[in-house]
Amino acid sequence: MSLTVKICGLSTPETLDAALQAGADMVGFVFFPPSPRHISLETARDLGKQAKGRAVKVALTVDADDATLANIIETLRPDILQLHGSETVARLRDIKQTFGLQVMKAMAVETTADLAPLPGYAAAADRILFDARAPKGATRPGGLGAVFDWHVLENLDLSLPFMVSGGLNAGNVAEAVRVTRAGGVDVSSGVERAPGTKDPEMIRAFIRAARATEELSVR
Ligand SMILES: O=C(O)c1ccccc1NCC(=O)[C@H](O)[C@H](O)COP(=O)(O)O
Repeated sequence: MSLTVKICGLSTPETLDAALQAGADMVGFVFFPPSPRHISLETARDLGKQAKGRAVKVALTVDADDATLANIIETLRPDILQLHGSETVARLRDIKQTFGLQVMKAMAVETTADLAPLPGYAAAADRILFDARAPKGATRPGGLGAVFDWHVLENLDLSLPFMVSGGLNAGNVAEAVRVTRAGGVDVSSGVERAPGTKDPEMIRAFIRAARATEELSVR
């Protein structure tokens, strides 16, 4: 079974090219001003054209309003909206209906109690992304390179695709897939030299390591 590999937080033509050349299935772009990976709409337009038809484009937002989403959609032309804030199930449905795009809901995970809202989100989203819960006081809800206990996802019975993220890198991605049996993996910090600065060789190494796990994945 093939594993979906997403490289998130791309912000330059060179690193986007490295991800595309290495065979990333999804490329993610961050629209959250406090993030070191935040891109302007002008950059989004260029990177969106570069990625068109070569990988699934994912726009990451945090509790964005409709006007912000409309601008991002108009410029980047994403295939999927990744909702990484505290969007409710009702807001997910509203976004899907308004914009007609697939929605991936990120859920912050630390313990099994964090899975309580999963049935509601699973009924409304097209895909779930399980990410590490950000520590209190963090400047952003993700992209911190923090790992969560993957065993929380063991034996998960979900009828829609899910991905795992949070502190993944070329050295631990195989174990994350083995434990969670996720159908996809998502990385940002683990392919960076410094926050917001992607490294083409780390991108290639991550994708190679993820591809080597493909027989382990089930969803
Ligand atoms: O990347 C950010 O700065 C960011 C900002 C706000 C919300 C989410 C953010 N990142 C999430 C991701 O990039 C990925 O979906 C994933 O969580 C991977 O993060 P990392 O632990 O850095 O590999």
